[in-house]
Amino acid sequence: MNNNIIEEINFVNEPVLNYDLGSTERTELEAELVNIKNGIIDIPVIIGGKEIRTGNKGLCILPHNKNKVIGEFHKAGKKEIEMAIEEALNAKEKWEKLPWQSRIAIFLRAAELAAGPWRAKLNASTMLTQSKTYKQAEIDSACELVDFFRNNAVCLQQIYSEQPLSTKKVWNKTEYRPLEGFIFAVSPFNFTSIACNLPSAPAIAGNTVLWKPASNTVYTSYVIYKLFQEAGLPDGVINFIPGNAGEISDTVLSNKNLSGIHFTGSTKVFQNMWTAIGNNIYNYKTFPRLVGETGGKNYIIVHNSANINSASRGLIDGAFEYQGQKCSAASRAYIAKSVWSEVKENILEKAANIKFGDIEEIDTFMGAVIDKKSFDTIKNYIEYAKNSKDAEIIFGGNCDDKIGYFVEPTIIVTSDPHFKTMEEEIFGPVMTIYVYEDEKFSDMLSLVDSTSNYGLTGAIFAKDRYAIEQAQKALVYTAGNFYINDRPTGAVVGQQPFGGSRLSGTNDKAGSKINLMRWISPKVTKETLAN
Ligand SMILES: NC(=O)c1ccc[n+]([C@@H]2O[C@H](COP(=O)([O-])OP(=O)(O)OC[C@H]3O[C@@H](n4cnc5c(N)ncnc54)[C@H](O)[C@@H]3O)[C@@H](O)[C@H]2O)c1
Ligand SMILES: N[C@@H](CCC=O)C(=O)O
Repeated sequence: MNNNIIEEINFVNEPVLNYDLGSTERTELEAELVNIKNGIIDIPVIIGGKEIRTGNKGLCILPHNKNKVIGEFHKAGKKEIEMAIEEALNAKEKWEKLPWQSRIAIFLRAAELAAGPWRAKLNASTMLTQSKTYKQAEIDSACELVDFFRNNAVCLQQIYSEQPLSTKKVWNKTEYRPLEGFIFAVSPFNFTSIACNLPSAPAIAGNTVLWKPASNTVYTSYVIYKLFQEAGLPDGVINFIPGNAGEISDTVLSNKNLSGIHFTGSTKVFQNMWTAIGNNIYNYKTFPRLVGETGGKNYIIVHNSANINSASRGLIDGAFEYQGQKCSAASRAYIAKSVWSEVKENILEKAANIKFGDIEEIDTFMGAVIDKKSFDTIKNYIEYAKNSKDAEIIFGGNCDDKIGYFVEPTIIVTSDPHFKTMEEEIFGPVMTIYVYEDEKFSDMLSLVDSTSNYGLTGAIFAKDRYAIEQAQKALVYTAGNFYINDRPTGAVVGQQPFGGSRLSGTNDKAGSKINLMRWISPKVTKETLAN
């Protein structure tokens, strides 16, 4: 049998479209935005392909227009979760026996649909439910989502082709089994591509999955689910179970057939899940694989040799794109004193040019933050800075939730490198700057290293190669993704495999072979030919 059905696919990233006025993509997207806003859809729980309406409902609203409802979703309760586990276990036998080429073909078909006829729907629902601009939706729900599908297919084929050495007398072979049991995938609100990859990466490797989407973005997750169906994913392989996180978790994590968690979200939630699993460890049939990509307190360093304009662009884009709600967003910056006044002037000018508000206008840079809870948390941090003698707000600082959850891009300067907003993840458009003495570059690097238990992303802007090398060595454990002369956001699948260490996660690099290996349990067979 020719195993190499995708041999000729050299992975290439999905091109980012421009959405110029009059372009087909712009026209289709505008029509889809209107279409979604004109309706209220009813979103069921989907178990084994069956739609279940529990009547216990949540609302799908727009963060930038909080009274606008575009959907209602039914929440799964304990009974539905138990059904979903049973269906996932039932579906597994057929799914894992399907030739891997057939599994991969489904996800490659999903990639084609997402890159083509489903692109507008995916982007429009992402813009509306997450308050993303055209550009931020396009790089997420079109390009990164398609890249995950395609790169997973290519990586899986590479994994399957790796076989151990054999000799004339001994034939060895590795079978790449999926895990025994079911996988629990739990997604965050902020990236459609990540939400899609969390259930689909284990599934492409032959596992069956219970997928709990984030409550704020059930609408977009439902669109993804329909895309899976359209691509031909058999019933029961991925089971769609929106609902109350704690209630779902209690039932899932205590089930003896749990074989893995694929999580992206906050560090605290992942720690709680890990604790619950630890407490139940004697009851499982296997050791559940725990894959979790979590929070960050990402930094930018501006050395005195930096190109000031590039550094300033990096600071603004890194901190404020998608309202600072990327796990990779820069939220603390260390700037050399000798260049500070020039950097300050430059970033204030760029910040003043940020257009924020209506995400449906093509030149808008920022929309609203996701919900009231997040709005209140961010506002509290800003208030804290306003009331502190150790900090000054040099830009922004206003919050307004009359229509939607809007927070101005906010820049704080502090004299205390351990100021609260230098240390804690805020997950909003707030960047805090500490100005360091040029001659204390080494001390500043130690400070960057020791300030945070997170280790997700970091960046340095410098021309001085000695400074760059010194920073890379001193900061080796501070970031799973490190950037030189670029902002610390915007990792591209296949180019910068993404994930952080320390308390930023298990660093299994979503969309790569490393991640896929976590959903596989290899079995090696030795056959002696000489006996
Ligand atoms: N490292 C990464 O790759 C990455 C990517 C995206 C987001 N994030 C992180 O995600 C966070 C923001 O996303 P969020 O607000 O959706 O995170 P969150 O932790 O609040 O929620 C994530 C998911 O976990 C669920 N959840 C909440 N409590 C749970 C429980 N007790 N048991 C099981 N599931 C539970 C939520 O309903 C949601 O589906 C930030 O900390 C951000 O840094 C990390
Ligand atoms: N991979 C994205 C971040 C995902 C987290 O939210 C980036 O690199 O900016």
